This record gives sequence, structure tokens and C-alpha cells, in this order.
Amino acid sequence: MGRDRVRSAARMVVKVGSSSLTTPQGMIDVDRVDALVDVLAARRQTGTQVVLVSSGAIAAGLGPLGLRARPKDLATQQAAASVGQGVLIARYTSSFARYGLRVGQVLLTADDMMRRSHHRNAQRTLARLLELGIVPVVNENDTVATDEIRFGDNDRLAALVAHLTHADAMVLLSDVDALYDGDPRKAGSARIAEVRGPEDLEGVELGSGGSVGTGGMVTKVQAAKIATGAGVPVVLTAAAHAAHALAGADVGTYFHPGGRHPGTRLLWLAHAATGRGRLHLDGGAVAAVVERRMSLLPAGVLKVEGDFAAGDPVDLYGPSGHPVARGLVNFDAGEIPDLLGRSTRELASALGPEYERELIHRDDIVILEPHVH
Ligand SMILES: Nc1ncnc2c1ncn2[C@@H]1O[C@H](COP(=O)(O)OP(=O)(O)O)[C@@H](O)[C@H]1O
Ligand SMILES: N[C@@H](CCC(=O)OP(=O)(O)O)C(=O)O
Repeated sequence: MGRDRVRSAARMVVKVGSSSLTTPQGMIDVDRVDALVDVLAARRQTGTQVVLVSSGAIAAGLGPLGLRARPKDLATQQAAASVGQGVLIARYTSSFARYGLRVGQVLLTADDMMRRSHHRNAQRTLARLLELGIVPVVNENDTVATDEIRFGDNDRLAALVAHLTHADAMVLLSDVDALYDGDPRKAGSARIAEVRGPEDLEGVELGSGGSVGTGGMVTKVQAAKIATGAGVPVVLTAAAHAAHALAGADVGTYFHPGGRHPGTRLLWLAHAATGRGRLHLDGGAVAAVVERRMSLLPAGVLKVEGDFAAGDPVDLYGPSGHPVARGLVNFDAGEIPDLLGRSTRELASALGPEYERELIHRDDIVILEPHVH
């Protein structure tokens, strides 16, 4: 087992970071894109379905816009992404065409991973593209993503896509050849060949990335946790070792999969979302939501904090003062104080039938792991 699962995967997600695709001057590095596509096309030609999650839109937009460094403000980042994404996808289109393969651009937002209808839609589109023999090239839809609800890096997006597409393996390609136990630029840091569980990550220093990448190792390890938690094995290595990694060779860091398969939409909620507000629950509501997995009704809520809109993620706090769950709320923050402590039937007769609904539906709730309580 182990790396054999990567070698024999019938469907895989490969994520490549900005630093592996662009030059420091903010241009596409054509040779490196072609080298990556050589490896992916060879694998595709053996019948494996490949989904490519590619960063690099912002980095590839810097040169054409005459920017020297990655802009700090969101609007300029979005402008750079808008220019760079076109350049990037054009490059992939011609590079894959050398092998007679076509690509399909898929731009996703964090919202698409969360809201039921968007999520199903993205899932259907990706499945259809794969059936048609296309290589989907996925990126975050940077031009519309807002600061509050934005992946920013593509590592976690790749993990959610791996689960969404029921991939058999995920490969994260970066500019570093493995996860190291300390900063890889410092002498004495050693490669970690395998991660079997959280104990193998104890004491590991997860630093930030270079000047063009974003998340550094923190988001890659988070992504590996999301994917392995959903049963998908992960290899993390340098883009230069892509061929070896896909062949199951002993390069980079291999993260062993766990056995759980939680719903994809909620993976994002549990691992990558932050609550936009808080609902404080009484003991009975905590028991109903956490133990009996029921919907949250207004009757069990004592207090509301924060300024959120219907559909936003909110954290549910128990009487102990710790968050116990997170969910997508059905009401705006301003509407909730009037509902608190009242039964749904009472609300319906006082305020109208549209108020006869749960505050958060059970399908939109994830229970948080005890260690983050
Ligand atoms: N413990 C660690 N092991 C390996 N790399 C690390 C570690 N801590 C920080 N890094 C840095 O993370 C960088 C990769 O992250 P990032 O720049 O976001 O890549 P990408 O653009 O490929 O997503 C590497 O260049 C490396 O210097
Ligand atoms: N969606 C962004 C990703 C930003 C980014 O730098 O991500 P990464 O290189 O994966 O750390 C882009 O295409 O520029």
C-alpha cells in the first residue's frame, strides 16, 4: 500500500504552486509549464483522469501589468489575476495540445464549496469534463472572491476538489522537494518521508512561503489533513520531481490517508471557514446538535454576536464558553434577537410562516473536533 495508491490512482488531483510556474519577473515560465504538462499528459495517456489545480494567475499578471512585486491590496491582486489567468490558461491550452489533449477552465470560490446548489453544480461539471476526456484546470475565482471568504492559496481548494471528484490521490507540487522538520533553507533540517498522523507533525516548524507563493507549508499541511481525513493519500514534493511522485517513488513527503469520508461541502466549513459570528447555546441545544445531530432551533439559543448575513458560517458556543460546532445560518444577525427562546410554532403564528424554520439546518452543521473546543 502507501505510495502504490498514487502509482495506481485512476483519478488524481495535481496542484501546482505559483513559484513553480512563473519567473521572478512575473512571466509564465514556459519551459517549466511544458515540463509539468509532459508528466501529466504521459499519465493521462495511460488512462488516468487528471484534474490540475493551478495557481499562478496573480504571479503571471505581474509582468504584463508592469508590477515588480505581488500587490498587497485586494483590488490590484484581482486585476493581476484577471490578466494572468488568461495568460495561464492560454499556455496550458497550447502545452496540452502538443499531446492532443484539451483543457477546461474551472474557476471556483469558497462559496461554491459551501453552498449546496453551487457545490453540486461544480461536482457535475467536473465529472462531465472528466468523462469527456478533458483535463480540468482549476483555480480560485480570484476576481470575485472577497477578502473575508477567500482561500488565497490553492492548497486547501485542491484538497476539497480531490474529495469532490472522488480522486484516488492528490499530489501537491511546490518549489521545495518535501516537508522538512525545520526551515529547509537552514542547515540541519531533515526531510520527513512519511506522515501517518498528527504525532508525526509534532514539533515541525511550518514556515511561510517565498515571495510569489502564499500559504507556505501551513496551508499545505492543512490541505493534506483535509484530504487524508477524507481518505485521499497525498504526496508533497517539488514540481521537478513530479514524474517520480506520480510513479509512486520515494520522493517528497507521503501523507497516509485516514478512513473517514465526511460530506465535501462541510469539509470546507470545518477546516477552512472562520465563523462570521457566534451563537451561544444552552445545554439542551448543545446536546441536540452535537449528540443527536439535530437542527438548531431558536428556542435553544441564548445570545447572538457578530454581524453576519443569512448563509454565512457562524460558530456555536456551548455553556462552557468553547465553540462546539459551526454551521451555515439561515437568518441575518439582526433578525435573530427577536427569535431567541421562542418555539418555531410560536414564531410562525407571530411573524409569519417564513419564520417556521430552523436557525441552522442539521445538514449545514459540522461538529468541531474536541481539540479545537
Ligand atoms: N517545514 C518546512 N518544510 C518545507 N518547506 C517549508 C517549511 N517551512 C516553510 N517552507 C517554505 O514553504 C515554501 C512553499 O510554500 P509556497 O511558497 O506557498 O509554495 P507554492 O507557491 O508552491 O504553493 C517553500 O519554498 C519553503 O521554503
Ligand atoms: N489563485 C491564486 C493563488 C495564489 C497563490 O499564490 O497560491 P500558491 O502559489 O498555491 O501558494 C493565483 O492563481 O494567483
